[in-house]
Amino acid sequence: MLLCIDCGNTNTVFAVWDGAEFVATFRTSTEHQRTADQYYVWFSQLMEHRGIRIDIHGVIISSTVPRVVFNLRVLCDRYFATRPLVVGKPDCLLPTAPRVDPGTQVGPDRLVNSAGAYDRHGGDIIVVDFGTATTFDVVAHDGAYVGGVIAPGVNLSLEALHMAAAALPHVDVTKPQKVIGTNTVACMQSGVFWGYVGVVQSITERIRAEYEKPMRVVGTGGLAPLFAQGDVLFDDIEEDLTMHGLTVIHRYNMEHA
Ligand SMILES: Nc1ncnc2c1ncn2[C@@H]1O[C@H](COP(=O)(O)OP(=O)(O)O)[C@@H](O)[C@H]1O
Ligand SMILES: CC(C)(COP(=O)(O)O)[C@@H](O)C(=O)NCCC(=O)O
Ligand SMILES: [K+]
Repeated sequence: MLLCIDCGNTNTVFAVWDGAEFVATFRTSTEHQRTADQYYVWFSQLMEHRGIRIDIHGVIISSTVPRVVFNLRVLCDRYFATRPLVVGKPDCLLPTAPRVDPGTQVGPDRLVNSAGAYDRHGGDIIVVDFGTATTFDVVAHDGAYVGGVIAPGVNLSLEALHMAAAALPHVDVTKPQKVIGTNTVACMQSGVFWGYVGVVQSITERIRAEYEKPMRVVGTGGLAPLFAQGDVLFDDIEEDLTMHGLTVIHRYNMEHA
């Protein structure tokens, strides 16, 4: 079994594969204080609940939070007797090296999304990932990550409105019935929903103009289907793109190690 771990700034997702077959996925909040023992109690209980015997032989990790990697390494060593591949570390090979400014640290999630999108669609792609940040990753004809855009995340924007303005409540993101809100919550939801539809439209359009070649747009992250209700923003929506990218990079390393 292969365990793929995707740590974002908000959530950490574990996904288990048996060969090419998907077995299970579990989500928890990202907390750097969580110890290896805590991870294992959580993971093993959920696996037991599903009636799946734990038989992990390989682990690959992508983490946008560097501090959590230490305890995940301990988890792999102590409970799975395996050394994990950590995307972005020198000993983890990438199918195609990124082409960015020298010395730039690309978020590992963006490298993983690029590998996953290239494997499924070939190159010339924009991946839009609605995470803590909303990222746009440009994947060239040969699968290389060649740059992109980082915008504030949807929930971050809503949270910022609530934190900074005394009279604005916490609201959940949803598609409002009308653009013109007739109460505070509806006004905020309209601003965030239509604002982000506009962000995605405008940024993908400008990337396409600058790139000067036709490009597909793939949306990922839990909020992609919601925003797709606002307008035609994506050619494809693939919620499992990051996990697929992790399996692609793992396979590449097994074949080229
Ligand atoms: N299906 C969903 N519906 C509503 N909100 C979601 C959904 N999936 C994720 N979110 C929210 O989007 C934010 C980013 O989520 P996530 O993709 O887990 O971020 P990250 O990968 O940066 O940790 C979180 O605040 C989360 O609560
Ligand atoms: C932009 C990000 C914060 C997005 O992370 P996430 O929303 O998945 O937690 C992450 O990819 C990151 O820390 N990137 C480093 C800078 C870069 O990619 O250029
Ligand atoms: K992410």
